[in-house]
Amino acid sequence: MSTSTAPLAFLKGHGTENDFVIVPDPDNAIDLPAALVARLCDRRAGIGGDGLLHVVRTAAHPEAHAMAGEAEWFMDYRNADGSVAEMCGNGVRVFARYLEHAGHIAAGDVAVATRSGVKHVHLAKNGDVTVSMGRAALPEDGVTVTVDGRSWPARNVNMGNPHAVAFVDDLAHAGNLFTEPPYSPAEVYPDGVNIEFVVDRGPRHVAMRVHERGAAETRSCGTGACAVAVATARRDGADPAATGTPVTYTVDVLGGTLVITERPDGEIEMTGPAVIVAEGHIDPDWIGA
Ligand SMILES: N[C@@H](CCC[C@H](N)C(=O)O)C(=O)O
Repeated sequence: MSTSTAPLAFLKGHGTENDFVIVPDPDNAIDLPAALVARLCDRRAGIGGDGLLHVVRTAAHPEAHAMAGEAEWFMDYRNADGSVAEMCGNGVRVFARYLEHAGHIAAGDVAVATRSGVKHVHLAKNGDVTVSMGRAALPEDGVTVTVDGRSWPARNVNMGNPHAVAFVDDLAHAGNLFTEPPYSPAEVYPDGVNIEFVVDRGPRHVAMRVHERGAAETRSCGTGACAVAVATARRDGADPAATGTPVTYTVDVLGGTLVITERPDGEIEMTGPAVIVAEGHIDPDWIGA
């Protein structure tokens, strides 16, 4: 499956327990078909992860080379099932942590190319990593999400990737999330969707669970937390563009806490931890099996 017979180097990292297999491949020399990505992300037979971060020089990737003047590195993001996604908010923070860990950047600031454009990431000395996520789009259409006989209207929020945000009374009402909750009309999300369930915790403080497209329930989703913060702000009547005042929400996820600020120009910043856990090599015989 790989064009290389040398052992494949990998690392493992996470951001608020949204975990990733990291495959450094500066020259884009490694063939990563969907089936191999899914095997690597398998928690029992592989390394395990909610997704895979393929680390490629921007100039070396056909989907990214136009951004080479703005960012040296491209996050080629894959979901655990091998599908391609436009953006991953926790992934891009872990990606920046990897670049620092590998000595590709000094601690501080780095631009990372993604399928959703160039994102600017700041690594703070306290271990937090902040990413400027860009603006949310809030299309008027929405869907109804149903779990175990309960239904909720869900707000359509696009953070470069698609989200449906449903406010519920109790996070347990989201059920086991082993499979994607049904939603309708399906045509709103022709490429699938990430579905967030949200409860209030206090003033500008919410908690969420998520069913991620291509990965099932995960313990955190950065783009999802941003979508939740924006949807909650609008529900609460808070719009930074209208008032000229930034709005900050604390979003609890199963794996920790993310802090999301929406600025008057619409820019959304997300802060949270990003950690490298391990590194090693994948047995070429396993890849070829
Ligand atoms: N966990 C990510 C989102 C990963 C992509 C998502 N599953 C999709 O298909 O859009 C995040 O932290 O944003």
